[in-house]
Amino acid sequence: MSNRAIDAKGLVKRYGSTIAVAGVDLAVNAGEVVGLLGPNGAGKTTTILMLLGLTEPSEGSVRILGKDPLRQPLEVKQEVGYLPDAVGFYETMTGRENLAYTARLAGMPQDLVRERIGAALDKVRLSGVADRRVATYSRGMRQRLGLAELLMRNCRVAILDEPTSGLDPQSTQELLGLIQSLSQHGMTILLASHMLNVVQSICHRIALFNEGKIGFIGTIEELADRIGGGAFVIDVEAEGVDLSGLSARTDGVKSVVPGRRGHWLVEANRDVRPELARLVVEGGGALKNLDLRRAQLDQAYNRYFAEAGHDA
Ligand SMILES: Nc1ncnc2c1ncn2[C@@H]1O[C@H](COP(=O)(O)OP(=O)(O)OP(=O)(O)O)[C@@H](O)[C@H]1O
Repeated sequence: MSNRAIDAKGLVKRYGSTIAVAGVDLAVNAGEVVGLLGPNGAGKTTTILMLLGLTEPSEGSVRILGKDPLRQPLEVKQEVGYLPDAVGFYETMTGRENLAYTARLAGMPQDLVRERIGAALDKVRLSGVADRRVATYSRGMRQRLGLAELLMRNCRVAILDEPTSGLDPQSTQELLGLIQSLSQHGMTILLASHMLNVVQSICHRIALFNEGKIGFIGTIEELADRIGGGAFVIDVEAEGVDLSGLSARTDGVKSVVPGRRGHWLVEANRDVRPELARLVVEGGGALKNLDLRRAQLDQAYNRYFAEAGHDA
């Protein structure tokens, strides 16, 4: 078998006359982090529920780690973790007791459990509060306990639905760092979120859902390229030269927009810094700075949905 962790083909979900998902193909390789994005009602959650086997597709098929979540629900549950928007824990039990309870339900060998729980709590930095009741936990602590559960269960695939919503900036960064380290240890992660900066910071690829379908899947650079912008955005600071005229002659440049005084924002489909530097000098100007930035997901996302005829 290939290293494909998730393979969904032709997924359709109808609720009466409503078509929630209208034909989704999604292939995710082991160790990838893929962001699921799109306006409210575009079909992300319904797709996730079908991937997990929590709702039956009207059409199409799903394989997670080679298994069918409808026919082999127990095997899939063992290896696939789901972190919903608000993770449900038993409020009157401590963090450690909650994990022990889940471990018992999952039938994990008792001799392993104590050690695994300790290691998972350490990893998410909850060891200090592990023996406090969950009722006293903040939202960020609950989300981290959710990740500890996935770690304890040794999940190979994690599906996270808005994991950072309602978290303050510091807790968001902390959770993102943890998610990234899970991926570095080989976990495959699907992350549905409306927070574009969160998605940009940790996802290798993004899938844009639009009216029940995936309209685009690829890297942010590929999205920027697709919508006619450039994957490379270069902030040029120069004096004594008008770059808007000069750079139109450079192969690969998509647009040049004057920025604040003495600055131009150049969008290109490759790194054109050497040519820009040469053009400034040949034009008799003085080059002060060239700053290469990654294409921004929020700009590309908004342009994509504006073109698709939707408010993003
Ligand atoms: N159980 C259901 N019964 C009827 N319609 C449903 C049901 N679940 C979802 N839908 C409809 O299916 C469509 C897709 O919903 P879904 O929740 O998958 O979107 P989403 O992309 O996850 O949205 P959000 O960003 O708001 O979470 C919506 O029109 C929704 O109203």
